[in-house]
Amino acid sequence: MDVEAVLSETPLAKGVRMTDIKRAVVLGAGSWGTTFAKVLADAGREVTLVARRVEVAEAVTERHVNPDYLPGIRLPDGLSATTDAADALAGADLVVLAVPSQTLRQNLTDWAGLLDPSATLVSLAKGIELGTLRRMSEVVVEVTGVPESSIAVVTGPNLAPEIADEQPTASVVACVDPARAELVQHAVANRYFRPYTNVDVVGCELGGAIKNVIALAYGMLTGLGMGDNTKATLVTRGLAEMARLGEKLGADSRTFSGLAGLGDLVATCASPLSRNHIFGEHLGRGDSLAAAQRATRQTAEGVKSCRSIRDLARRYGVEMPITEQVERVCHENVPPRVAVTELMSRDLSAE
Ligand SMILES: NC(=O)c1ccc[n+]([C@@H]2O[C@H](COP(=O)([O-])OP(=O)(O)OC[C@H]3O[C@@H](n4cnc5c(N)ncnc54)[C@H](O)[C@@H]3O)[C@@H](O)[C@H]2O)c1
Ligand SMILES: O=P(O)(O)OC[C@H](O)CO
Repeated sequence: MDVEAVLSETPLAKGVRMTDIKRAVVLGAGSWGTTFAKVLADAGREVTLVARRVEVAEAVTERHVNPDYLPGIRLPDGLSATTDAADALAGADLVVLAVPSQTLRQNLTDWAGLLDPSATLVSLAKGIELGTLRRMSEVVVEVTGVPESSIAVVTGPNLAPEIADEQPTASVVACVDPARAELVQHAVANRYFRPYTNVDVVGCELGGAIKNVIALAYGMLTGLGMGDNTKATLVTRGLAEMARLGEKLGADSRTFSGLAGLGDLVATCASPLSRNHIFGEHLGRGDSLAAAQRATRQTAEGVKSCRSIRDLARRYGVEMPITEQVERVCHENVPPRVAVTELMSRDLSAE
């Protein structure tokens, strides 16, 4: 079956046409940015990837590889990379933000003046900003001044190495404007990447950020040698606290049983590829934060977001006991085994 032909014949919401997406730019050539650029290229889009380092840009354009982030993966011939964001962004109508949550504000401050005001912005980052406690799409609105309806969030069970290897997965494109969500959905869909739309941006962003914290805890349990009952308890109670905060902040509770909630939570917790899982496993084995950082190398968002999510929960009076304990392990030198004991000693309650 010719997936491209099928997709181009699929009717879109009123007012949205496939021809609306001509050129895509992905800002950030790390693990997910490079993979997402491949997804777009394999969906038939013209894509430029923007890297910080010249050697990364050259490797992508000339040798079709990004060995630091995606070893063993051959990138599409048509995918080119540059370090010149201004040149890449000229005339781009789909701009994908693929940098870590805690640097997004600074990165965007540099790029904001280069964006076409009519461009669709796509946020890939899964975190909550320290200090401001903003979700990523809120940071984008604040820095660029674009309306919420121009920003889509892509999230779900999306471990980059598996997608780069073209293993089938689904994802969610969330935007308050359903037509914009459909536009992005059709721009990224390909034979191995199946996006669903959602208008619950709050729930999708919170799901993506909170699952990283629970995956850190899951990694800790692995490092401590704990078994499947303990892990299932963690995932289930982790989902409960994710939904509790989400509902308080106005999310649709159904989001948390979908791809952006349970789907991503299960994938990230269980996967030995997850940077959050790996990081937590090192802490569980007794390594220091610095040693876990060295072993993980790439961004493990939960390490910082555990604090911002804890603060958000406290601000809204929502109980998030697992998040509280992950923050104490990561930043207050509490041993993971002590954190488990404290969780097990809480007052008994109804489910
Ligand atoms: N890797 C995945 O499987 C995956 C999947 C879904 C979502 N995400 C999310 O996407 C976002 C990006 O993740 P990633 O996996 O590409 O991360 P990464 O660590 O692999 O790469 C980060 C990229 O951001 C760039 N960058 C720009 N400014 C930076 C700065 N000031 N500090 C550090 N890096 C800077 C780096 O050069 C690098 O290209 C994260 O929020 C992550 O949670 C990742
Ligand atoms: O490798 P992680 O832990 O950042 O997780 C990657 C993705 O968010 C999984 O969906």
